[in-house]
Amino acid sequence: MQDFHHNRARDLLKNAEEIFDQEAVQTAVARMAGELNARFDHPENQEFPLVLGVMGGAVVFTGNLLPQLTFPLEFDYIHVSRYGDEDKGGAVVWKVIPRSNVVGRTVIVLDDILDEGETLAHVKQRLLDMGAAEVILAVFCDKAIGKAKPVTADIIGITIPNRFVVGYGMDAYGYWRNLPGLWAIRTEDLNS
Ligand SMILES: O=P(O)(O)OC[C@H]1O[C@H](OP(=O)(O)OP(=O)(O)O)[C@H](O)[C@@H]1O
Ligand SMILES: Nc1nc2[nH]cnc2c(=O)[nH]1
Repeated sequence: MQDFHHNRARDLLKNAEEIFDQEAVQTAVARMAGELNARFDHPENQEFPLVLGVMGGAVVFTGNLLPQLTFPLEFDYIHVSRYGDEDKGGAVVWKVIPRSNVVGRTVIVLDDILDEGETLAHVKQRLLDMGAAEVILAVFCDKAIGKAKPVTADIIGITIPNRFVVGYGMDAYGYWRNLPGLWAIRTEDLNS
């Protein structure tokens, strides 16, 4: 069983292509932090935003970005999944819903990827329905899918080609969330 997963994970990566290395990833995250600090880190800005990480994929991005934010904030997380262990999205499944601390707040949502946009459109609407005053979407990568999305991100780290990627918190079939760079999986190696 362990051999199976070990070998499958290694096989997936064997033919994958690194499209953004660790340095490029870190540069993008630092720039995103700078954009958020430019809005919120002012003596005259009395906001106390709520930063929400969208688990599980945003775990690495969130952990990198948070210590680079220099203004007072509260952190919490939500957990939503649409892909599960697949490489095609399905229905949005809530695993941990937002708490009542979103009411009246500026909420900064952190997610690893905006692909078809269904997940973040759903998240944003739920937060607004619950009474959030403003929702800012900060995504580490925005996939160029060649068609309109139901939502756009306010802050974007990198724009990536229309390929299935792993690394920096993102997985294929549960594998390789731990890679520090971003790798595109070969189409032939995907299930669908
Ligand atoms: O724009 P979309 O097409 O909706 O896809 C984007 C979502 O897909 C990923 O989550 P996933 O469902 O894979 O869950 P995970 O983060 O737990 O892996 C990612 O973290 C985004 O939340
Ligand atoms: N791992 C991963 N998850 C996704 N969720 C939506 N798009 C992607 C992708 O390209 N890779």
